[in-house]
Amino acid sequence: MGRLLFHVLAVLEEATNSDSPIDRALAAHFSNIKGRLTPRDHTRIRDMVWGVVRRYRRLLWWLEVNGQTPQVRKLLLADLVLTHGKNVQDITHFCKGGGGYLKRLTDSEARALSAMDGKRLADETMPEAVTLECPAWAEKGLREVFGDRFAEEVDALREPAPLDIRVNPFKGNRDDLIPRLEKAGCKVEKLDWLPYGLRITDAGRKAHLPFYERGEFEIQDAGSQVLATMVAVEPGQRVIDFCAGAGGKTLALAAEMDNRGQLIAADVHNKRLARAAQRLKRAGVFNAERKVLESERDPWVKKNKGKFDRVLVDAPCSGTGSWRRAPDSKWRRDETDLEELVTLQESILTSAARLVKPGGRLVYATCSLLPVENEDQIARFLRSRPDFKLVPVKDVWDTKMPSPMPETMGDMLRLSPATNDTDGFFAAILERSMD
Ligand SMILES: C[S@@+](CC[C@H](N)C(=O)[O-])C[C@H]1O[C@@H](n2cnc3c(N)ncnc32)[C@H](O)[C@@H]1O
Repeated sequence: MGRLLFHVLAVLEEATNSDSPIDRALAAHFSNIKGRLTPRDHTRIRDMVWGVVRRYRRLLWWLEVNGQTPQVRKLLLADLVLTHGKNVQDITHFCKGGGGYLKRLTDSEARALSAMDGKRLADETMPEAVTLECPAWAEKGLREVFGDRFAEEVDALREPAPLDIRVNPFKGNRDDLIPRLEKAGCKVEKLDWLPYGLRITDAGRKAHLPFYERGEFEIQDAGSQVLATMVAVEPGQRVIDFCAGAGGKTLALAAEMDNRGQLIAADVHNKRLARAAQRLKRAGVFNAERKVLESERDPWVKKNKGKFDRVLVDAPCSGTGSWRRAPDSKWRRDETDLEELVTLQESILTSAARLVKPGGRLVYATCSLLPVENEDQIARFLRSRPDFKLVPVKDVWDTKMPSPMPETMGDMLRLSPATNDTDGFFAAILERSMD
């Protein structure tokens, strides 16, 4: 274990110092040390790294109460005691110092680890948000939106996320795909409440899902599928996905347009759009084009004002709704990032609204659950643009979805793991008046 810990710490330090996602730091580390560890070692390192990330706030609390500075190394050592049941003797043995091992324990570290010995990770004197691994910057907003369901909702954001797919109607249909996936070794559940959704409850031992390369489906969370459906695009319309990224929603919009009309995938990030282009091609979409924007205020927006039937703004956000998939994102943000995101979202929404034609619709969406990024943005927008009105989400749900709308939903779309068994999403449908 001593040698593995050396790699675990290297990955955690690399992710912290470069402020990069854990997945990226793991991939870079394994690529650097190519061939020096077994696949089993990789798995153990990955599990230990993610363990520290998932238990980060509780581990930090233990360091604080024992007078330790919040260093990554100390978090890892605390995790060995509080989660893996190791004691100071074991850890002294792992921390031999020298090449390939962690540095020797200091006296202060040894004292703190002894004080944690035999304790449970979740101490009853911890604040609720610490027990729930909720970062300080998100606590106020999540309490505001969930009220007395705060603990249940935040707890569900810590569960592993399911693997959902959206069957591509250009290439097949889900009733045909289910038995073929089952025959290939997958366990599949039909998500009847969605038009094209399936949940893979067990992907078998395959590294890649069968039939994916043929474009028969896309991997897409159920919530993301609902959101795209709420844009309610029709064949023949002019549609722009203003923050298209790698095209997850663009693909879902394209399926509804049946290759008729014009679909633009726009973003400031050229590389992401290039990935979107590949995915659109594989899915058999040929009415879509790319537009790389300099910023949300690119002169192209002015030139195309009032031209689109549907404008989707899937805004950059804090990602609180996606914590199941990226728990490390909680610890890479702070209050200042949130404020900057809110300013950017407001600017994107204001600019993208110019593209909507009279009678057309603007759908503003995020994968966040925080009111500052969601309801507050919509309230501010509607104050500044009285020519837009909110369309209750039920009006669209009832015409587009094969299932009744959940009773928990208000006029705006709000989905969460605890309530809807999806990632967390928000969307508001805004319609521009005819004059
Ligand atoms: C939530 S992601 C979009 C995900 C994508 N719609 C999907 O379904 O896969 C937000 C996107 O907004 C883009 N973005 C950031 N700033 C932007 C801006 N000023 N104007 C337009 N897009 C922007 C980012 O590059 C990112 O791809």
